[in-house]
Amino acid sequence: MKGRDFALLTDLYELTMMQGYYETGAYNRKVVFDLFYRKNPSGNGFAITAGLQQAIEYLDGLHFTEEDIAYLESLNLFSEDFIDYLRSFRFTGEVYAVPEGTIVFPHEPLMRIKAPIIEAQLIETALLNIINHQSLIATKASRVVHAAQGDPVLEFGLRRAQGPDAGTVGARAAVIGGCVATSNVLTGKLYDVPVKGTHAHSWVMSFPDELTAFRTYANLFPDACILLVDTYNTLKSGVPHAIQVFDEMKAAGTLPEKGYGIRLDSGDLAYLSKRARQMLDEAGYPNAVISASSDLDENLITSLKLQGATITLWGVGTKLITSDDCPAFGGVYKLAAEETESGDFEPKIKLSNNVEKVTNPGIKKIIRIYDKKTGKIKADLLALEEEEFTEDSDLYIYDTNAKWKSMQLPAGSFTLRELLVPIFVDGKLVYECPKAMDIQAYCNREKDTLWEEQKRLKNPDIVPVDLSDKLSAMKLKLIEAATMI
Ligand SMILES: Nc1ncnc2c1ncn2[C@@H]1O[C@H](COP(=O)(O)OP(=O)(O)OP(=O)(O)O)[C@@H](O)[C@H]1O
Ligand SMILES: O=P(O)(O)OC[C@H]1O[C@H](OP(=O)(O)OP(=O)(O)O)[C@H](O)[C@@H]1O
Ligand SMILES: O=C(O)c1cccnc1
Repeated sequence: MKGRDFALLTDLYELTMMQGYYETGAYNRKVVFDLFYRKNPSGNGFAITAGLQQAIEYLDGLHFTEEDIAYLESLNLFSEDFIDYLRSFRFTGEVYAVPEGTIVFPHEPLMRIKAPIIEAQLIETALLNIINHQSLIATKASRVVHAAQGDPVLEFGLRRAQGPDAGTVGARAAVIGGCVATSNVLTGKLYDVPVKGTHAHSWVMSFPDELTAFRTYANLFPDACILLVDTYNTLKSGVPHAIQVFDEMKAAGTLPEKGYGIRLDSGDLAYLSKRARQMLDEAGYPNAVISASSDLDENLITSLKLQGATITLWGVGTKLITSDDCPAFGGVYKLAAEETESGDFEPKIKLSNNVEKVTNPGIKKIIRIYDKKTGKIKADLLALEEEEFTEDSDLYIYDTNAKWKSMQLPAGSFTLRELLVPIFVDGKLVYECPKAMDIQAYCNREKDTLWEEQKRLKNPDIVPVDLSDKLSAMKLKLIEAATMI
């Protein structure tokens, strides 16, 4: 996003609405929009937020270039006055957001924007585009990493990603979600994340024989020598040739303690890995890594683990970078409050026949409640910004979807944390983005705040997200008022 002119990265209707606000004179009226999602992707019990850095880069210095203006003029849709207004457009609003790498749940505002309506409207599409994509991939990566049960997972998806941007920031999101490295060198450079890789079948095929190919590779890269053993016949030639090369490296004193091994890329990965393990162990290479790739995802990794596969390094491409089973995150951007003549904010609600789609009104915050003893999340509380909660009084939590499921938390048994932090104040950036690897470390700590039952890949236990009594009452009142119209 940095240095890119993205003012036109928006839907046309945002601009026509902006002109409408401009022409009707109400364009400077402040509003509050929430960016939230409704359903966890892939049947997960939570999502991981990602993309805030790119969202910040987009907002910071957002402006229309002369070429943008000329293009908009050429559409013959916009008035001269409005076009003139766009020439000096800047984002002047306030943004609160949940830091990247945080565990979040449906209906929680991941970003809260308070700005003149004309500004807040323009940025809807780009913010959703950025946050939806990266949160989707970070969440998918966390599922894959979870299935790998502590084995490292490498992100290999660039060639199958939906374009260069999705491959590049997608790999960043995958690292946030837990991948230890990526094969995408541009991601490595831009976001300072480790880059790793092996070699392709073409390397083997470009030599007269497999052994020469392996030997040459080992001479070039003795410290990262992972040999792809399935070009011709995994067990009959690939693994024996790899062992022969490891023998030669050992004799020459170039075999490292660790970090060498093989990659399987086809066939029955469970069977082949077990046989390869046996062959490598018998040859005296218990440290040799067995890595695998080949259309892997969290389900296949789980299955291979169950089958006793001896793979300990996983290369995951297509299904991770495209979030194959769930192609969209479904985040939305909805008006939650509007400034009145007196300068107060009036809550707004959107009704729907679908209960899930009724929005939460007002300027809200998210309070995360942790069990003091275990450090695990007890529940999240959506409350109004002005509400105060303390760790020194008892807290009552009701599951919004099942009021009879209540929890009484005695004072002193829990700790509280507000998830939304200030990002922009009066259009000024007040937040420093952590580096991707620091976000990954934070995300790993976030995962420790969930119980195993909440992290399982199918039918996970769901952390309750409650609305404060005040917010609940406000919502009910607005629903009643709206249904009288
Ligand atoms: N033990 C296993 N259990 C379940 N699925 C497996 C197992 N081993 C491999 N698979 C998966 O089966 C699918 C097909 O594998 P197969 O070897 O036939 O094709 P391939 O890996 O694409 O081979 P090639 O690259 O030669 O076309 C892949 O998605 C692979 O991950
Ligand atoms: O399977 P993925 O999870 O997408 O992982 C990346 C794949 O990319 C490479 O294959 P390549 O593009 O050469 O084609 P292949 O699928 O025929 O092996 C690599 O050998 C993996 O198989
Ligand atoms: O380095 C690798 O092994 C690699 C990189 C991208 C895709 N498949 C494999």
